[in-house]
Amino acid sequence: MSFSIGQRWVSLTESHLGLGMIAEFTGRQVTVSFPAAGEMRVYASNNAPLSRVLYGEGDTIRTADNRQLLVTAVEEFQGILKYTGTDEYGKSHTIREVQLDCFTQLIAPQQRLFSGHYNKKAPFQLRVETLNLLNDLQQSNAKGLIGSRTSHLPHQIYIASEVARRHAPRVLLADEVGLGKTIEAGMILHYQLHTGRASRVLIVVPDSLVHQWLVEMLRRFNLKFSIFDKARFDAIKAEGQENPFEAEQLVLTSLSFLAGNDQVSALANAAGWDMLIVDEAHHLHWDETQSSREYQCVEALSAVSEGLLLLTATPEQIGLESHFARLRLLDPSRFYDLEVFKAEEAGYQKLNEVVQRLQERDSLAGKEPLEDDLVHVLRDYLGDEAEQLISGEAANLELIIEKLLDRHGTGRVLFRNTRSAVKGFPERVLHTHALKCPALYEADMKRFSISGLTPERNIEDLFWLKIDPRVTWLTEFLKENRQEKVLVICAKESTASELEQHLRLYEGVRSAAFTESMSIIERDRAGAYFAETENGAQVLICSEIGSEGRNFQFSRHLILFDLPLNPDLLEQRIGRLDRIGQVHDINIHVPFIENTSQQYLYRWYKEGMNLFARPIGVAYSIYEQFAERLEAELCHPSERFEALLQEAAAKTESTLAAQEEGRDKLLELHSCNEEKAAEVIALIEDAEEGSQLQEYMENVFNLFGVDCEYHSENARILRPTEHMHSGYFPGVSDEDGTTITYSRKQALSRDDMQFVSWEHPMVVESMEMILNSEFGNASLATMAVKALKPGTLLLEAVFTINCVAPKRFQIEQFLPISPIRVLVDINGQDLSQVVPHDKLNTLCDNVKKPTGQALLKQVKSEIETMLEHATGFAEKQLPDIREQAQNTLQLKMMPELERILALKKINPSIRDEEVEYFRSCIEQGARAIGRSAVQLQALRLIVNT
Ligand SMILES: Nc1ncnc2c1ncn2[C@@H]1O[C@H](COP(=O)(O)OP(=O)(O)OP(=O)(O)O)[C@@H](O)[C@H]1O
Repeated sequence: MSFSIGQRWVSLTESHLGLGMIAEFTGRQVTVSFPAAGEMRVYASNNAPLSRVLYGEGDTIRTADNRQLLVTAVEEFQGILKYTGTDEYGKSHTIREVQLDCFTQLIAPQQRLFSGHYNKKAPFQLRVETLNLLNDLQQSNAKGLIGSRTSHLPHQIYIASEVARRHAPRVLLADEVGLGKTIEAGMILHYQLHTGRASRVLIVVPDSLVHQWLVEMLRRFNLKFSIFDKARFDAIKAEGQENPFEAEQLVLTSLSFLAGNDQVSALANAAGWDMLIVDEAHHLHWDETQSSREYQCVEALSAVSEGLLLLTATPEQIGLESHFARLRLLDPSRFYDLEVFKAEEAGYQKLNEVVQRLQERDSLAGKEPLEDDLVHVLRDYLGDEAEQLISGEAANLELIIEKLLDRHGTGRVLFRNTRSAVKGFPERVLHTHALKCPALYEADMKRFSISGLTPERNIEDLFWLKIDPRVTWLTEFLKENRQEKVLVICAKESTASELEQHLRLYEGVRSAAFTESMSIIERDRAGAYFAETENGAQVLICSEIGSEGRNFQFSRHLILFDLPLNPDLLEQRIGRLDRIGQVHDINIHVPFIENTSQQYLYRWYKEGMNLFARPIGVAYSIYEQFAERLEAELCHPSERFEALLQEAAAKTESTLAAQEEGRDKLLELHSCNEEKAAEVIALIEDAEEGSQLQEYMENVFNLFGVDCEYHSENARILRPTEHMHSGYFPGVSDEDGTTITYSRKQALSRDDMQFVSWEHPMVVESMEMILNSEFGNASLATMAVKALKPGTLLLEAVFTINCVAPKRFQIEQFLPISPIRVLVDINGQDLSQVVPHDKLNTLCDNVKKPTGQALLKQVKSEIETMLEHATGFAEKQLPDIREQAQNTLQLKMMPELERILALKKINPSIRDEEVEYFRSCIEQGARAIGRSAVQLQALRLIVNT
C-alpha cells in the first residue's frame, strides 16, 4: 500500500469512523484521522485494514460544505486526487479529495452500476449470504457464548448465561477452588464485549497471575489485554498521554502496582471502566474500623466501574465480616450494615426449610392446596406476587422456588458451585511419610513450637539440607519417579530456593524454583519450563506464592514439604492439581518428622478436619474456633490433643450438616440450574453443527485471496498472498501461516490452532469487512431463459432495516437487520417468490467487462425505474417489520422490567440503575424502531440473452 498525506481511506473493520484522512506516514506506520468520529488510528503500513476511497466519472460525491457533485473528471497529482463535477444547477466545481465530506463512506450500489463498476456473481452472492447469516446470529439465544475455547461445563455455562445478559453485572464468583472462576469471568466478559454492552475493561490480579490471565483471555476468548506495569505506564506517559489508562481499552494489571502508587490509582479511577474484574479478592482486607490500602483502591475503582466481578474461592476466609466486605463492594447501598447482614444470614435456614418443603411437594406432584402456614410464609417472602403463584388449579411450585431463590438475599450477587455438586473430579490419594527426627532437630528446644513446623529455618546455614530426612526422602522419590511431574510447596521462600538449588546442583534433578523474590517473567519462565513435556523440569519447588491461582493440573504428585497453619492455604495448595483438566488421581504426599509439631499439625488436618480428602469451604471458621487450643498443643503437647481432634471432627461434621441445611444449600441450588444450562449448551451446539461456517469462510478466503491449505479433517493453514483483496485480512499476516480449526474438540487439545467459531474475531471482522465496504454490492449477470424475451431486464435488490440506536441497547435482538430481497422487472412486477435467490444464482452467468460497461450505459433509466419499484415493495414490508419488532421489544423487555420492579419491592439488592436501564431500553428502543428505514445493500441487474 502507498500512502500520501491528505488521501482519503476507510477502515475496513471500523466503518462507523467515517471517511478517514492520512495524517502521517512514516514508512512503517500510517496515522489516519477520522474527523467524523473525532478519532485517530495508527496502523502498521504493510498490514493496515484500510481501503482507498476512489470515485470515478458518474459517481456522486458530497463535499465538506455540503454540496453534491456529479463527477465528470478525475485527476491525480502526487498521489492526491482532484475531482471535477457538476452541482444540481449544472455549475462545475473542482475540489481536492481533502475537501470530501468525512461522513460519506460508501458508494451506493446503483451509483456503482451507473458508473460501470460491478462485481461478478460470487462476491454478490457472498454479500447476500453474509447479510442472512448475520441476521441469524443476531437473533440467536447463544449469542456471545459461542466463541470461547472451553468445554461445555453446565455450572459455568449457567453462570455465564445468567450473569452476562445483565446490564452492568456486579457479582461475586465464588466457586470452590479450580472449578473455573477465571473461565466464568472470561465468558461473561466475552459476552459483554461481543454484544457491545462493555468496551473498557480493567482486570486486577495478584502479581503472580498477570501472565496466566493474559494467556487465558487470549487463548480461550481471543481477548487481547495490555499489561500495565510501571515500565509500560511510564513509557505511555513519556509519549505525552496524560492518562495512560486511557490509551487502551482492555487493561490487565496487578493489585500491587495499582495500590502501591497514589497517582497510578487516581489515574485508573479517572479513566472510567465498563467492567472491573478482581481476582483473588479475599486479599482485600476490611473490618468495621479500618480497611487495607488494597481494599480502598478497589473500592474507589468499583465506584467508577459499571460492572464488577470479584473472584475468590474462599469468600468467607476470615469469617462473615470479610464476606460482607466483598458484598459491600458489589453493592454498597444494599450491604450497608454488618449487623443487619448478620441477622439476614441467620434467616436463611428458615428460607431453606421452605424451599425443601416445596421441593418435597413438587416431587410428589401433589395438587392439594398448600398448607396455610406455607402460604403465609410465601406471602411474607414474595409479597403481591405470591397470590398469583399460589392461586389457580395447582400452585406452580417450580416457579415459586425459582422466585424464592431469585429474591433470596445474596442470590443475585453471589454464585458458588462446589465440587460435590459439579462432580467428575479425580480421587485424592494421601501418602504420609513419617520420618525420624534428626539429632540436630531433636536437640533444638523448638521441636514443639510454631517455628518447629519449619525446623530448617532454625538452623543457620545450609546444613539442614544434609540432615533433614524430608530432603533425603524427596530426593529418592524424585529419582524413583523420573517420568513424573512433581509439584513441591514449602511455606518459606528460603526453604524453597535452597531446596531447589540443592536438588539441581547436587542431586542432578531437573528442577525450577517459583518464589516471590523472582520477577514475574522469571516465574512465568519457571512455570513454562515445568510445563514442558520433553526436557522440561521434573519438579517445581514453590513457596506459598505457587499455591494460588496457578494451573498445574498436568502434574499428579503434590508434595507438601510442610503444612500451613491456615487451612485455606492448604486447600489452595491442593487446588493447583485438583482442578478441571486433571485426568489422573491426585497423590498428595505429606512427609513429616515424627514427634514434632509437624506430626501434630498433620493429625489435626487428617483427623480434625479430614481436609486432605476434600475442600470444605468452612475450614477457616473451624480453625478460628480451635486456633488457640491448637497452637497450645503444637507448642506444648498434652493428652488433651486427642480430645481436641475429636471435638474438631465433630464440629466439622455438624458445620457441614448445617451448611447442607442452610444458606449454602440454597446457594448451590441457585448457582446452577442443570436444565437451563442444558438448553444453552444445546443452542451453542446447534450453532456449531454442520459445515456451514467452514464453507462460508472458505468462500471468503477464496474471494479475498487468502491461501487456505488442507491440514487435517477440520483444520486448515491460512497464509497471506500477493493477490489479497485489500492487502489485509483479519488474523492472517504471518507468512508461516496461521493454523485454524473449526472443531471445538480439536481446539481444546491443540493450543497451537486458532478455534474459529462464528464469534472468532476473524469471522466477525470478515463479515464487517464485507458489509461495510462496497464488496459485492453491485453486480451484473446474464441468463438464458427461453420463456423470456431476449433483452428482458430483471433487478434483484436486497435491503436491510437500518435502525440507529446506541450499541449497548442491542437493538438487533428486537429488530435484526432483516434482509428483504425483491426481484422486479421493468413493469414493476414482483417476481421475488417466482424466482428465489438460490434459483436465480444457478441461472446467472458473469458478463465480460467491456460488454457489461457498454450495456450499463444504455440502461441507466431502466435501472432507476426498477429500483423505484423494488424500493416501493421493500418499504411496503417496513410497517409489518416495525410492528413485529415493537412486539418483540415488549415481549422480551416488559417481563424483565416487571421482574426487576417486583424484586425491588422485596429485595433491596436491585439497583436503581438496573431498573432505569430496562425502562430506557424500552422507551428508546421503541423510538429507534419507529425511526427505522430500509437501506439498499446490494443490487444485481440481470439481462436475459
Ligand atoms: N470449561 C473449561 N474448558 C476447558 N478448561 C477449563 C474449563 N474450565 C476450567 N478449565 C481449566 O481448569 C483450570 C481451572 O480453571 P480456573 O483457573 O478458571 O479456576 P479457578 O476457579 O479460577 O481456580 P482458582 O480457585 O485456583 O483461582 C484452568 O486450567 C482452566 O483453563
